[in-house]
Amino acid sequence: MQNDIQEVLISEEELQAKIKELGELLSSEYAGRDPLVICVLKGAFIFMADLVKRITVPIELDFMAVSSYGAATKSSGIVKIIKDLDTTVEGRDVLIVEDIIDSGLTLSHLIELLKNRNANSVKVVTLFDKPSGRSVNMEADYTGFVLPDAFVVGYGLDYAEHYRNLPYIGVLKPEIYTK
Ligand SMILES: O=P(O)(O)OC[C@H]1O[C@H](OP(=O)(O)OP(=O)(O)O)[C@H](O)[C@@H]1O
Ligand code: HPA
Ligand SMILES: [Mg+2]
Repeated sequence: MQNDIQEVLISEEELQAKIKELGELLSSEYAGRDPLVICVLKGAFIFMADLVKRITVPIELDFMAVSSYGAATKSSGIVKIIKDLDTTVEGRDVLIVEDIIDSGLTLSHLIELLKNRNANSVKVVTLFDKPSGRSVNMEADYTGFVLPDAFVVGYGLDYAEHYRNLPYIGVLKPEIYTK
């Protein structure tokens, strides 16, 4: 698995330091508000687990599974809801936890959905942002790292469902997805 990685972009230590910072920031932003924190599966599962341990104020959690990439390195543009929330979002302060914003299609779809369900507020925290990939206008409220234009894997992010268990963020060798 490590042999398929061309370059480590962000180490495990750098990821953890940034997540601690984001947790502290979110703890002060959401103090006294009991937000509903939503993990966008599958990609965000590791970030969600590490982030919520760094949030020191009361929160509720829920999970939603969506997919738009399948086994490709470009978004299909069709955001499929594979698992919906268990919780009603009406009147809630919602914080969406994402691993990466690339084209922006997944989040623009989700934000519209949650606003239509009458959430009181909808904000986004993303660990990674790849601005070069955008096809719709979309910015997170809180961002960990801005990434260059490369297909990355690890720390929850996959290529064809593999590499999610790497503890760092790496660039996949192009020959892996062009072969
Ligand atoms: O900004 P976008 O171009 O929409 O890309 C970002 C989304 O794509 C990935 O999910 P994917 O659809 O691959 O599902 P997964 O989380 O199960 O890997 C990633 O986890 C984000 O949710
Ligand atoms: N890697 C893995 N999954 C992704 C990416 C990426 O660079 N962009 C959108 N989904
Ligand atoms: Mg994926």
